[in-house]
Amino acid sequence: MSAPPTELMTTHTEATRPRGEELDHQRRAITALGHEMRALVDATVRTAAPAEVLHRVTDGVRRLTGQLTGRRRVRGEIPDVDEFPGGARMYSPVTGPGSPLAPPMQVTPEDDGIVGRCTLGIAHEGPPGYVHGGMSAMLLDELMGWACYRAGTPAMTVSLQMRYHRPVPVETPLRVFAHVTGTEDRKIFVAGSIGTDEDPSIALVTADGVFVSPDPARTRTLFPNTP
Ligand SMILES: CCCCCCCC(=O)SCCNC(=O)CCNC(=O)[C@H](O)C(C)(C)COP(=O)(O)OP(=O)(O)OC[C@H]1O[C@@H](n2cnc3c(N)ncnc32)[C@H](O)[C@@H]1OP(=O)(O)O
Repeated sequence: MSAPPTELMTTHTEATRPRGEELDHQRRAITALGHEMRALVDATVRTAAPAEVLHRVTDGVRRLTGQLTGRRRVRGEIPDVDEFPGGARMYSPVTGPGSPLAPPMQVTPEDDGIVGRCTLGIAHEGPPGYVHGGMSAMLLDELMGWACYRAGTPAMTVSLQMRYHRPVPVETPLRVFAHVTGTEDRKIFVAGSIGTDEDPSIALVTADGVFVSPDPARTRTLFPNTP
């Protein structure tokens, strides 16, 4: 096997990884910035401000971006604040409290599966007032991946069959559910659904997925930075 490209090489060491209070402190700061960034994204897609205001804000945002200096994470690098696999992923586009893209979805094991709770906003809109179908797929794909992990087999999606029964409203608390329905060697079959928190018995979207647990050699090649 050839060596991974240098951009995939890890740059942190166990000695420099933050721990304990320092880790909590860093995660709280990441979460606070993520929260404000999501508010900015929401304000950006809602505003009816005139062009001159937008230009002024653009300049301000450019200045702010310039303040995020220092070393930048490179492709494939696992952030020091993460626990991969199976733990905190601060910048996940679905669950990450530090991601401006994430709702973020809160995940909890429940009953015979795993539940995700979140509210999507206008930034996630497809048809006016309703969630973009790709966002629904993203929520389900993530949670179905968690269901595999919880069943003891971290795995990757190889097939995701989506069925959109009714539109999913934005600005409405949602309940996403996923559970493993069967396994066959390295294949894991997972079902998922999205409903509202108010009436989760009505499935607005359902999905059937096939996930595959890569063999150890493939895992090392794909994720060279995994401990
Ligand atoms: C904890 C939170 C995690 C959240 C993560 C959310 C999940 C994700 O988004 S993962 C990202 C999206 N997915 C990907 O990028 C995966 C891309 N695919 C791959 O890299 C490879 O297919 C990989 C590594 C998964 C498996 O490769 P490999 O180990 O060679 O498997 P391979 O031998 O081809 O297939 C294994 C079995 O799966 C079956 N399979 C493969 N593709 C499919 C498919 N599309 N549908 C049904 N079955 C399939 C094969 O037929 C085979 O079955 P059998 O052994 O019975 O013949």
